[in-house]
Amino acid sequence: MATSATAVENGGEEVSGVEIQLEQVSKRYPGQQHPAVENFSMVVPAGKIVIFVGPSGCGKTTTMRMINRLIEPTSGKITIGGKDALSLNPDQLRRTIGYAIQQAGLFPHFTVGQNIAVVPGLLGWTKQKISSRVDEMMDLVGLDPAQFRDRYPRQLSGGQQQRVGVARALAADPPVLLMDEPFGAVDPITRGNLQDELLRLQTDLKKTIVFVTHDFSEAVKLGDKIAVLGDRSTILQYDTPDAILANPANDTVAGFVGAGASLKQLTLLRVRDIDYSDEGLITVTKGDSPADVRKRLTDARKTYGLVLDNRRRPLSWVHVRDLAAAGSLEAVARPIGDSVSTQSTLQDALEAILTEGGRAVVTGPRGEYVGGVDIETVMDTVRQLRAEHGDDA
Ligand SMILES: Nc1ncnc2c1ncn2[C@@H]1O[C@H](COP(=O)(O)OP(=O)(O)OP(=O)(O)O)[C@@H](O)[C@H]1O
Repeated sequence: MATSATAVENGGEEVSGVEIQLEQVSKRYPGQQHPAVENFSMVVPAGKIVIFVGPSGCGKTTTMRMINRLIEPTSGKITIGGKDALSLNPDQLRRTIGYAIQQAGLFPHFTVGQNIAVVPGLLGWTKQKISSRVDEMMDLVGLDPAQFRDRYPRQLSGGQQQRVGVARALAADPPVLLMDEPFGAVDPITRGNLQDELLRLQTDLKKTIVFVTHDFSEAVKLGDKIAVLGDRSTILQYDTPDAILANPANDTVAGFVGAGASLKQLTLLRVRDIDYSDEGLITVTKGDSPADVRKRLTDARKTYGLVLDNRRRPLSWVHVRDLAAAGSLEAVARPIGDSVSTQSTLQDALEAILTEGGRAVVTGPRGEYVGGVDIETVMDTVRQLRAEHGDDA
């Protein structure tokens, strides 16, 4: 088993992940009448994120843990990158598979740096190599090494602990990552941020990731493929999020997908996929005189103008009514409640539009103003999705 990432070619694309195959894998816990997992067969493609989703107790965690042999299968075959996982030394196997769990599972008496260094240490890396790797991993997950390296897990927020958990799982550059509800214990906003970061990381890393969740929206957002599991880890459907939303294989899957499949599809689409050019929005610059801005808005029959700074980043709104007596734009500025970037999902955009009351500002990679999305554009997209998929949810 390789101890560092194994670059493989997959359809012309460089990926560091490797394929995982499970063949007729079963687990029968001692003293249990029925197996927890029965004849589970699946190919997890190299460099992709596969999500296991299903009701509590259906066998998701047991199935996942058999891949790194934290749970030993009763029967069946597992290969990782073509190698027979069950004939390898389990400790060595686990050093090549990153593992991140709910509540991060950090060692409480180790600092952040020491937690991230665990597997590189076991692999016998030099101190210097480990130290620079720890910094690199902390940067990768958005934690400043100078500030956080020597803290203990209890001195971190839940979201920061999850970031350290992901950094630790990635530290030895394993081709495979197993993630068991890694973002389950944090608030919804932090959760959304962590999901975005995982997707950003995966664009570069292209690991093979198996991810367990209860949350179907999370599965849709993160998965290249989703496996909807039933009792004893039976695969009810294994397909792309798009295909499952459009055509649930049976009533059980349909129940799990839930109502409003077209709304869930909003998490599949990004703002960059729709027209955000928004010609109708009037933009003005910070130092402009209130009288000029008022004239421009009146001429254009608009009530609101968007104030940008000198680098075209959105600062605030101004209302035409406030401008007549204003000494400066700043004096009558109204804050921007929420905005989105071209990377944001349409679901994020919908939330921002509702916060802003009709339209949300869109920013580009450097935070610069690039346009806006309004409720009509999102509604049109939902209508289009419904028409395409015959979804009346
Ligand atoms: N050590 C064990 N001994 C006996 N039975 C177990 C053991 N661990 C799990 N089980 C049983 O195996 C089944 C599958 O459990 P598993 O934890 O894999 O499900 P899960 O889908 O991950 O559940 P959850 O979403 O609630 O975490 C359950 O019925 C559980 O009670």
